[in-house]
Amino acid sequence: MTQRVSNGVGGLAHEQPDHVHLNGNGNSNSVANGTNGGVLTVRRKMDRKKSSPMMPAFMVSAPGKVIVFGEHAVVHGKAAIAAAISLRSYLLVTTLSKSKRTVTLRFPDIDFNHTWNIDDLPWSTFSHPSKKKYYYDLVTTVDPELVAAIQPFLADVSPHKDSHERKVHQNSAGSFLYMFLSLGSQSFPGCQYTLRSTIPIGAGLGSSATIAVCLSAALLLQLRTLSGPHPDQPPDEARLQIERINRWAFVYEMFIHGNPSGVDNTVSTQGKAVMFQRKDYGMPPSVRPLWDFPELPLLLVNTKTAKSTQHEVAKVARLKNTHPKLVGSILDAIDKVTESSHELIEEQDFDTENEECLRRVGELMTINHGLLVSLGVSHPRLERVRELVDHEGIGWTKLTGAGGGGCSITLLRPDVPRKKLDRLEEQLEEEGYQKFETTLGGDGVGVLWPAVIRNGMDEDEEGGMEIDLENFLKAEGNEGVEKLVGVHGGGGEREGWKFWRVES
Ligand SMILES: Nc1ncnc2c1ncn2[C@@H]1O[C@H](COP(=O)(O)OP(=O)(O)OP(=O)(O)O)[C@@H](O)[C@H]1O
Ligand SMILES: C[C@@](O)(CCO)CC(=O)[O-]
Repeated sequence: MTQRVSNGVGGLAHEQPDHVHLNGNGNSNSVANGTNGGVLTVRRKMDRKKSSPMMPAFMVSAPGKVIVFGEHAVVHGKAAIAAAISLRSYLLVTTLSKSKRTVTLRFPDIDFNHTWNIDDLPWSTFSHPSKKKYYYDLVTTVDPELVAAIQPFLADVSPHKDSHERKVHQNSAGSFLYMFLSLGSQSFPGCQYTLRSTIPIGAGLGSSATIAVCLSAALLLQLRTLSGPHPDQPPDEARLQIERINRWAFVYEMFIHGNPSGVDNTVSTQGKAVMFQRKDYGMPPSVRPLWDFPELPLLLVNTKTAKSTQHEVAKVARLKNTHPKLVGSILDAIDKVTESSHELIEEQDFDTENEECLRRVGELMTINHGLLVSLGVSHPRLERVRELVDHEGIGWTKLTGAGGGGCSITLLRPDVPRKKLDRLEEQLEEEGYQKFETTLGGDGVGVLWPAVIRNGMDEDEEGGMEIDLENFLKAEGNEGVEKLVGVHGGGGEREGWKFWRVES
């Protein structure tokens, strides 16, 4: 009974100010877990008396990432270093009027749109005492019986799409429903989740993790289990909330990918850069923030060759099964590369403008790439980037993310003549590559509550510009999305967006 309240049932649609403190001590567990029965009783009575005004539309945003060292090895318990990038996903959450009992998932970037009747969903299966999970639980496996209970609700997803696209849509729908049914309850209000992203899909930049993080944060906010972000929030409280968002984002990733390490959702939630390791899948990973991660001069190139993370991860697992000792040594070697690079960038006198420092990081990148090639996860298009960069002597290149296509990163030597860079860029363009400008180490998950943007323009006088479904869907391309709702909005931080600050 108490847990019903703690999970937001019935209490959802109350006024939600800029930030909500579930209790005053920064540890929402005691109230929300139902250990403080007195407080809950009072709350429930109040819930019944009050009318429930609708929650305002709000937005959540999360960044993509690059893995600088350690992809694939991280799936096998080794360390990886990853950093957030400035490309982001944006999720608009709109609550429907009380009489509308539907939930809609709308992903225009992949032409996906589906609506379910909330009351038809298999709530009883998910809330059975043997299955029920709570927002504070650590879920490390996807339950096959719960997955089976969702299947009938995927049957009429995108029936007119070709089988590949349909599978992608069903996968998105399935992971959303799994999280929605695990966290929510039948009295969840009708709502729409609309997502747009500036991250290329399936390019190794963690696009799926950003969706996982946005949806996880949105649901936890709707359930009033997060009391932030807000500027005077103690770092410990912010850390706890970030941890909860991350745990549920991982569940979404498990559904999409099968066996993710969790590094993508972790860096997307927390932002900046992290050293990540998950030795035991039954336990939370070790996450060491790298607050002073250097601003490395990186060139990010998209091969525009689609890949499947699941496929590449499975390929390495197969190779490891066939040659356990050999592949084990390759994974150990990658671990050593990550460790060495960590030691290097943490050195007091590490300087991104110093040629020797860059050369040492660059050599480690080259070694890391070679080891990934030996695991079979490169691609001729990735090797071509390396060939072009090496030919001009411009820097050091490695694949980033799952490989098999996707993106590469090149650490640029200092003082590369502009002419050489231009020549490389022309050649890449001619061969159908896409170059990205991005900065490393940005903010993690952020919230715009309510969905109102202030642009320093006249309309701010009247309370800013409201972001609604229509203007969000109409925004043209990545630039339009960034201009309309971007956390940077064309330069500097934009007023309104708030981030959990976990530094210190
Ligand atoms: N903009 C988007 N809108 C909706 N779904 C998306 C979007 N971007 C990614 N996805 C989902 O994520 C999947 C791609 O995930 P995948 O892990 O293969 O790529 P990635 O996350 O970009 O790469 P990596 O895991 O190597 O970093 C898509 O099939 C789709 O389900
Ligand atoms: C290939 C991989 O190591 C990184 C994908 O971005 C997979 C994972 O860590 O889940």
